[in-house]
Amino acid sequence: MSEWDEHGNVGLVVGATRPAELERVREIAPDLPFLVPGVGAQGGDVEAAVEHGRAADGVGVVNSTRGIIFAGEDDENWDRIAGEAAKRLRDRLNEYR
Ligand SMILES: O=c1ccn([C@@H]2O[C@H](COP(=O)(O)O)[C@@H](O)[C@H]2O)c(=O)[nH]1
Repeated sequence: MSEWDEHGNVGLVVGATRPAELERVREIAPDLPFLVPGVGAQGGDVEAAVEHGRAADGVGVVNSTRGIIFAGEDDENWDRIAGEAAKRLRDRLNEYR
């Protein structure tokens, strides 16, 4: 798969909701950067996102959208609650680094 990256501008979106497939794609493409969604509202595997989401150089991006932006949906302190949700996810991700 890495031979597709002849210009050094290829990355893959690989969800954390199917950790076995995420691991397999990482085996196939050890050097490509991954964007790994699915660790928030979709209940994906945070440990797999960290373990297999990072390329050989240690770089990877894990995304959560609804789990953060809607965390305080009906609360006047929605901004603080969203920030707390982001920090909780950060801390969970860091448990596996
Ligand atoms: O395989 C994929 C590809 C794209 N997505 C997108 O990522 C975000 C995830 O949002 P959450 O609210 O954290 O679930 C969303 O825009 C999806 O369309 C994906 O989830 N899986």
